[in-house]
Amino acid sequence: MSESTTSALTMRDVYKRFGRTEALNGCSFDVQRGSITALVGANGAGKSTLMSIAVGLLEADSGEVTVLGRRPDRRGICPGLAYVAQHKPLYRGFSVADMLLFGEKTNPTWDGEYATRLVSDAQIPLSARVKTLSPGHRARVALAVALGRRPDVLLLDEPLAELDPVARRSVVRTLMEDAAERGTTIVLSSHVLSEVAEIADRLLILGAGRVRLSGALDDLLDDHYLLSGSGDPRSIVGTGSIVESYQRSHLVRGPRPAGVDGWRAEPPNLDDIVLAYLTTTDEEAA
Ligand SMILES: Nc1ncnc2c1ncn2[C@@H]1O[C@H](COP(=O)(O)OP(=O)(O)OP(=O)(O)O)[C@@H](O)[C@H]1O
Repeated sequence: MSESTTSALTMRDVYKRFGRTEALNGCSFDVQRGSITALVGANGAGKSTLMSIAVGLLEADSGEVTVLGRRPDRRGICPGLAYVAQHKPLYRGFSVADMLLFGEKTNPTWDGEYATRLVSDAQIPLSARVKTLSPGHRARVALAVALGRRPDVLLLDEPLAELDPVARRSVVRTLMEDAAERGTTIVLSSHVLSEVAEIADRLLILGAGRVRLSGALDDLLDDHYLLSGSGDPRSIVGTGSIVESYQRSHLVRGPRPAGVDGWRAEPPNLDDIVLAYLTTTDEEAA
């Protein structure tokens, strides 16, 4: 299969600047079709900018962006793509029923039964006005409107941030079912990995507008180890590279060494990996 058929979203060397701020600074990655990718980065890492460019709300200064084989532009969101922005944009004066009707009128692929079920699962009355909804309920309605489009690719900017634990579990289940049943490609951003690790099978860590690390979660766990001991770790890691050191503990990418006196090499968890890559400021290590 060619790259364009396996990749739902591609960015190549994308730059975006706001005044003096480099929001994206040579960002390159592929999102494979059917994958669920956790887009993780600190505040201001460029996650929302990346999504806004992918849906055509913002234009990159340079670089190439392809979504479902097309270049996004300002003429409107590309068919097959749905996006829920961080502030969960909905028409404040509309009722929930009006929002679903709006979804129906503006989307040829609209699945009203599904969208209505998602709203009623969240126990949100169709008659409620958007402006009276809690942030968590607004997030659920925004997600229902996005999923009602029956998208091939769904971009969600901090979808779980406003939700209570029960709502969070319900949304996680909905997204996983949608992905399993329809093969929907999902990219969800967060600055807390534990929020999205349950759903995702791939990880993309953004730092200072660049991809710091990307890959399948299982491969990333296999590729790294935690080394602890006293002395210079560089003599132990061989061809591996030290991603980050904290006191006598080092996160290393590379083959795990056989037992060396005075040193312990252990498997890391995902939080160890994410924190190390978010902490270190070295150039792209992906
Ligand atoms: N419209 C804008 N005007 C000026 N600066 C902006 C604008 N949008 C984003 N930025 C800046 O670009 C950088 C990246 O912002 P972005 O919102 O993409 O980060 P983020 O990773 O989504 O952050 P957060 O996790 O806090 O939501 C930040 O320094 C931000 O202040």
